[in-house]
Amino acid sequence: MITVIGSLNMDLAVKMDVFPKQGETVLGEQFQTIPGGKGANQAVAAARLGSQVNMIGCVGTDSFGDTLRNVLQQEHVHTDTITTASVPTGIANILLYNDDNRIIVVPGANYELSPVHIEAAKEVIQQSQMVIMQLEIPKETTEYALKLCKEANVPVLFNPAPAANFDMRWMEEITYMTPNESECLLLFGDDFEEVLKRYPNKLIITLGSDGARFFDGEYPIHIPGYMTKVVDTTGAGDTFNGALAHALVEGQSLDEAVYFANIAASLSIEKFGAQGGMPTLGAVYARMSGCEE
Ligand SMILES: Nc1ncnc2c1ncn2[C@@H]1O[C@H](COP(=O)(O)OP(=O)(O)OP(=O)(O)O)[C@@H](O)[C@H]1O
Ligand SMILES: [K+]
Repeated sequence: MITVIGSLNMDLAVKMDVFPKQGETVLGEQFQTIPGGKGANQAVAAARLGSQVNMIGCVGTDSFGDTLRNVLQQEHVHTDTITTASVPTGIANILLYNDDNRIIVVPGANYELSPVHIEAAKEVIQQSQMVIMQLEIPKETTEYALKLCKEANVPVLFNPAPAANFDMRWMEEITYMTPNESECLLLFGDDFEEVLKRYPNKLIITLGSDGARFFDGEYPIHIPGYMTKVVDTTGAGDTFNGALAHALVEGQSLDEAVYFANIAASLSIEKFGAQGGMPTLGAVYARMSGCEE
């Protein structure tokens, strides 16, 4: 079983032709509500591949909270350890204008997830084969969860996004760390060769269409991405992380697991939305074996 400790958001996307000036009202073209949050996305990614997944998070008492919980249940993610707080559910307000986007995130209930909730879910964590975390919940909660995982000897896959919330002291407690290039730059500087060597078989840098790289203790390893037609890259990183956890828990080596995660992420970018394009296990194997329909 995989446990994800992280955020659940409702994305509110407005597409517009005219961007309003201060004090102005304009008509938008399109409005969509899309379930998201890095935590929920990574949980869905792993569950769609067939992993048993447990989500630890917090939503509000509003209808967005109910919807997010239901969506996860439909994806067969266990939601018993999702708590409810009397503040609004986290949202991301996405303004799409001229092929560009402006995003406002209001963490809401995600910032109410506290060490008390992690302690209450202790048994679930102890029974997990891997715990996945990101940085969209309070720092003290992340710290407490890392401590529990260490005590219980549960491996942690840490996706340091948004990177500014990362604390370097956590490196020791993390088993696998998956920054993208800009997160890696922010956290470790621009000498990727050096930093990969410093964290062999632990630091995996994702490189967009280029795939991912790590250092295996002896050699630098680069696993190229799978070239495909991009429709929407939203959720590529989340799919990569959920798939990597799934493959590692299944007992794959790190090389194999990164290859598997690249394939899964390549399928996700062929469809719109973060969760919308996340593949099933069958779809990943079909692509690996060259037997796609
Ligand atoms: N254009 C692409 N073609 C093929 N694979 C891609 C492409 N973009 C992303 N991927 C896959 O997704 C993984 C994660 O992408 P990236 O390194 O851009 O992380 P990210 O910035 O967290 O992604 P995002 O924020 O778009 O979800 C890559 O390692 C790769 O496997
Ligand atoms: K997508």
